Amino acid sequence: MKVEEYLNDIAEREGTVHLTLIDPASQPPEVAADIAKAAVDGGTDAIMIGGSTGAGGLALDQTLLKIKEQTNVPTILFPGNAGGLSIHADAVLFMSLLNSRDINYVTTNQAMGAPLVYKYGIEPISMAYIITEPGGTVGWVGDAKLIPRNKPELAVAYSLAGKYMGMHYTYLEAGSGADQPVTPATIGAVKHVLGDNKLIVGGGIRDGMTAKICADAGADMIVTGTIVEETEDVRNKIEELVSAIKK
Ligand SMILES: CC(C)=CCC/C(C)=C/CC/C(C)=C/CC/C(C)=C/COP(=O)(O)OP(=O)(O)O
Ligand SMILES: O=P(O)(O)OC[C@@H](O)CO
Ligand SMILES: [Mg+2]
Repeated sequence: MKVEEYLNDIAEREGTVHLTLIDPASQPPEVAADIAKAAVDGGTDAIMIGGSTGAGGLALDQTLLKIKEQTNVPTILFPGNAGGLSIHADAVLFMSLLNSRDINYVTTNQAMGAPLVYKYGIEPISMAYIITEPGGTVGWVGDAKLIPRNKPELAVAYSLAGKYMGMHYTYLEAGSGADQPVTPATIGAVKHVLGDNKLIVGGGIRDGMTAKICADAGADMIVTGTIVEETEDVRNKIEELVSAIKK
């Protein structure tokens, strides 16, 4: 089964998908694999691998290989640029940062990376990537014209544009480690216009209650990264997040 179908199927059957983001620059491959295994034991549905700085090359390949030794869920690349691709991944969120001022993040990294995606046989999942305040590192690196937290209509405008350009997924990002996630009003307004297109929400989600608020507002998939890096008991934290968002 394709990864996109696998995710969509879980969203339909269980209400919400949980994705664990691992930054290959944050720990050695063996530690990343231990985190991934604990996350899978806790009920996460797939592992995303990426980071906005220093997340390519050998460390990326080795992190993927170790994760695949320890787990059996799909591995999905979340690349900060064309260097964030690896032959060892199952799929890639093939995204355009729609509200970037920098053409490199709108189409150039995509063009530089596309021949590798083709050659390696990685499944591309087309995605509109939209960054809201506060935006964090990724907002700075991607030179995003951040959507104000209290302007859902701007997030709606970009999301609709992505949908009309044929993108299957939309990712509303507040930035890794954000003090607060995307607002429920923005999530709800975007999901309303997306209809059946899947909505991913991430950035600043650290507990079950917050994850549930995002899921209830309309998120089909919830991403958590920082909290997984920070917590002592990964399995227990993932169980908390997963049980809060699944029906
Ligand atoms: C499709 C291809 C080949 C490339 C896409 C290139 C684009 C559009 C990138 C968007 C901008 C960007 C830098 C995205 C990175 C997303 C990501 C992996 C975020 C993870 O969190 P971090 O921002 O790395 O958090 P820290 O840096 O704080 O750890
Ligand atoms: O690290 P956190 O805050 O969980 O954010 C995850 C993801 O949205 C970052 O791209
Ligand atoms: Mg990171």
